[in-house]
This record gives sequence, C-alpha cells and structure tokens, in this order.
Amino acid sequence: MPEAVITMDGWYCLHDFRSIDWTAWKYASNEDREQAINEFQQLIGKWEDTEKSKEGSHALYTIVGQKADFMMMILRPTMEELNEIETTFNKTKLAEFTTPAYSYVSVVELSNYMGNTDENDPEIQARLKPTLPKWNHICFYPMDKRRQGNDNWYVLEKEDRAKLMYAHGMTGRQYAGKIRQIITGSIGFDDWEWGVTLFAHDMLQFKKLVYEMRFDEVTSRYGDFGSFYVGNILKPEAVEQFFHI
Ligand code: VOV
Repeated sequence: MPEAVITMDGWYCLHDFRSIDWTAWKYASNEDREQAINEFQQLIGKWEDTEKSKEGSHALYTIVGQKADFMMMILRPTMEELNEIETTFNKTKLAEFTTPAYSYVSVVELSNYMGNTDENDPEIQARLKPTLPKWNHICFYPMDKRRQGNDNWYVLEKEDRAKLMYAHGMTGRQYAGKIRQIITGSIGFDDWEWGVTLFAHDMLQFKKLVYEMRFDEVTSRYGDFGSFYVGNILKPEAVEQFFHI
C-alpha cells in the first residue's frame, strides 16, 4: 500500500456564497435597508477585531456571474466558531434578503511532500493560520485528485507523488507576488477533496496560472475540478455603495 501523505492542518475555513434578492431589497424601506447594512458592517467590524488579534481571518468579495452575488471566506480555529458565524449572519436583517448559493467547508492544509514537517516552525504556523490577503480579486474552486483506470493518484507511491507535487510547486513559484494560494483540505468534510482559493491583484493572472498548470502532469493526469467562482474585493467602506439602491 502506498504511504499516505501526512498533513499539517491549520484554521478551519468556510466559504459562504450568497445571492441577493434584489427585488425584495429594492422594495424594502430605506429604514430596513439602512438597518441591514449597519448590522452587516458591525459584523464585519467584529471580524476585523478577530483578525487584528490573530484569532482568525476573513475575506469579502463580490462575485461576477450568476453563481452568487457575494462571498464571505472565514477562517477560525474551530468548526464551532464557523458555525456560529454562519448562524449569526443568518439571523441578520441582511440575510432576509439573501439566499444561500454555495458553501464549502475545509481546513487550511499543508502536506509533507516538500519535507516540511515542523509544525512549530513560525513560517509554517503563519501559513496554517494565515491573514487572508485583501487583494483585488479572488478565484475559488474545489478539486479532486483523479482515481480512474491508470490515472489513480491514490495508488502512486509517495515518492512519485512528491515528484509531481515538486513540479507543481515550481510552476506556482513563478507567480510569486502575483498570486497567493490558500489550499484547504476537505476530505471527509465536503464534496471535493480540496478547495483552491487564489488571490491576485490582476485578474488575468488566474487564467495564466490555471492554464499553465493544466499542462503539469499532476493536473493533466490527476486533476478534476468543480465550479469556478471569481470576484472583486468588497472593502468594508464599499459595502454601502454595493447595496445602495
Ligand atoms: C501561486 C501558486 C501556487 C504555488 C506556489 C503552489 C505550491 C504548492 C506546493 C509547494 C504544494 C505542496 C506542499 C503544500 O504546501 O501542501 C502545493 C499543494 C497543493 N496545491 Fe498548489 N500551488 C499553487 C497554486 C495551486 C493551484 C492553482 C492549484 C489548483 C490546481 C490546478 O491545476 O488548477 C493548486 C492545488 C494544490 C493542491 C490540491 C495541493 C495539495 C495536494 C496534495 O496532494 O496534498 N495549487 N501547492
């Protein structure tokens, strides 16, 4: 039996995608809309305090296309906190005007393919409990490693998987400073095996990186992908403008 990879796991992660019922929102009173926005801003304020004290992190993005209108990516030390945040949001006034579009539950994951196993290393800790970049754009998609005929990732020896992951890392490294990736593991948690969250200043870099990686053997032979969600940063000070009617 091939040797299993050992993972280091960090903060739990919820990707929460919502659609807005713009018709109901438009017909709501000014007072209700104001109240909904204020309450949401207060919630974001609390998340910012948590982020400042390094007890979690979050990212807010508006989503382009019809899959959702906005997304909240939340990182916290426990699943209970994620659940609480989700429920708190669901109880807000704003939630009355949103419908769930998609969600993804996972945990920040690093593998030991590259030989990094020292969980006490401050650099590893920073990667397991990251402050999410507030870059202009986000790209999220879930993925699996294929298990089909001759292309079965899970029957490969660890050494062979490590070689393929090394080549993957080399491709990724060329995008240093242009793209930041957060890989979250979801085996046993959600419908796919990993969530891939990419941040970029320049939207086009997502296409360039993802396209280039399609030619890496680990992707071309072993990568299966779910739906892609892309969007633009929703800064707290822009929340009012985004919801303005
Ligand atoms: C900026 C781009 C970038 C960089 C530098 C990068 C590097 C690395 C390294 C060094 C490592 C291995 C060690 C670790 O840290 O775990 C990984 C790990 C992983 N990656 Fe990656 N990846 C990138 C980017 C990147 C992308 C765009 C994708 C999606 C694939 C694609 O084709 O669309 C991806 C996927 C993954 C996955 C699913 C894993 C875990 C696989 C497993 O079997 O455990 N990744 N990745």
